[in-house]
Amino acid sequence: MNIACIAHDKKKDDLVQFMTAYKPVLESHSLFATGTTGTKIIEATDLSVHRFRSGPLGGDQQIGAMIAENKMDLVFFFRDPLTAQPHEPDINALIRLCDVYSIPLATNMASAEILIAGLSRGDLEWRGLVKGKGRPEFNEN
Ligand SMILES: O=C(CO)COP(=O)(O)O
Repeated sequence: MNIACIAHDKKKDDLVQFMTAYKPVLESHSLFATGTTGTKIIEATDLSVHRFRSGPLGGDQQIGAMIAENKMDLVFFFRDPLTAQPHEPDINALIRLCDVYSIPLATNMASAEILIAGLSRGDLEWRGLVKGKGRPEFNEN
């Protein structure tokens, strides 16, 4: 599975803790992250992570583009709901695309725990059937 990992600054420690705890599950998947989040995950876990641009510099949009192209299967996005972000439109766009395309999205640790449990037991195998294909349900390729 292709998995996106993103965290706002005050949530980065939480995400790193999560990635560390579930490294045995995550290391058999392809991991993607926004720039700073990716650096912190790599430093703490030594997991292989493809890093996009930093969120405020377009990283959220790069991950959104993968969702639109049906190439992202799962998103962990540990949001900070108490701090204004300069790139709020990009954040909303990414979350919106998850909803447009029914991509599983966890925006906090508690939801992430549920999704990773589902990932471990194969609940997301259906993504393998549709990934990389067009979006016939949207009448487009
Ligand atoms: O701002 C972000 C997501 O909206 C995260 O970006 P960084 O991982 O580069 O800090």
